[in-house]
Amino acid sequence: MSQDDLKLSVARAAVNYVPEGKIIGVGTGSTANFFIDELARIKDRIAGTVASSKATAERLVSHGIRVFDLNDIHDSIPVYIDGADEISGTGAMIKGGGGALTREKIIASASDRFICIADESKLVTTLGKFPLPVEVIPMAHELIARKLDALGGQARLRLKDGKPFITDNGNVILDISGLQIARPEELERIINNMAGVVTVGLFAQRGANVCLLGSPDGVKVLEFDK
Ligand SMILES: O=C(CO)[C@H](O)[C@H](O)COP(=O)(O)O
Repeated sequence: MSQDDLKLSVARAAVNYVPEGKIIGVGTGSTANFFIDELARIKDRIAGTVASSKATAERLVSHGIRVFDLNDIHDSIPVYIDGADEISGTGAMIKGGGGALTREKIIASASDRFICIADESKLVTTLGKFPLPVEVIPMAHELIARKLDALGGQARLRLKDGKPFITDNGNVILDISGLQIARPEELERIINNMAGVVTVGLFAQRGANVCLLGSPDGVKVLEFDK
């Protein structure tokens, strides 16, 4: 079974978590893209979506699925469905490999439940092998990189085609490698408190409620106490 087969299997399983007649939050990345394609099959059963990136909004619209601005939604969102770069046994995650971490965290915070969809390679004992993304205001990236290095990692400015990668919000990303994240909630607070940081891609204070994990033996359902 290929990794794409596993992603497709969890995307299909996630459709069962979509409530009828509601607006749902939709994540970003290759696994989320499989989910969007599956969601298209049941689009008449939902009221619409809120997208965590411009790319996701474009894909949803290309399927004829309605996309709302978060500012126009006044109720809580019942579910947010998204992938992860790593997920721990307690539901804490590293996200932002696709650069959409800030909008992902905003929509996750507006949602009652976070359903993580991932292939089994994403499940780890300790977060940190995947470089931790941090979205930063451009004028502060050198300053923040020094502060992040002092935490014991090595922060590198994310590049695309030889130039700084620019997020949907007009900011840059530092990827921190070499971290072993023993206390994700504490590290999330420390990094979020640095002036110039927009968001750290640690989702620990608001982690996943459920993880649908794709494996060759089928989709495993991990539930986390929240
Ligand atoms: O956080 C994300 C994007 O910002 C993605 O959820 C994460 O990178 C996983 O992506 P994929 O499903 O392609 O492995």
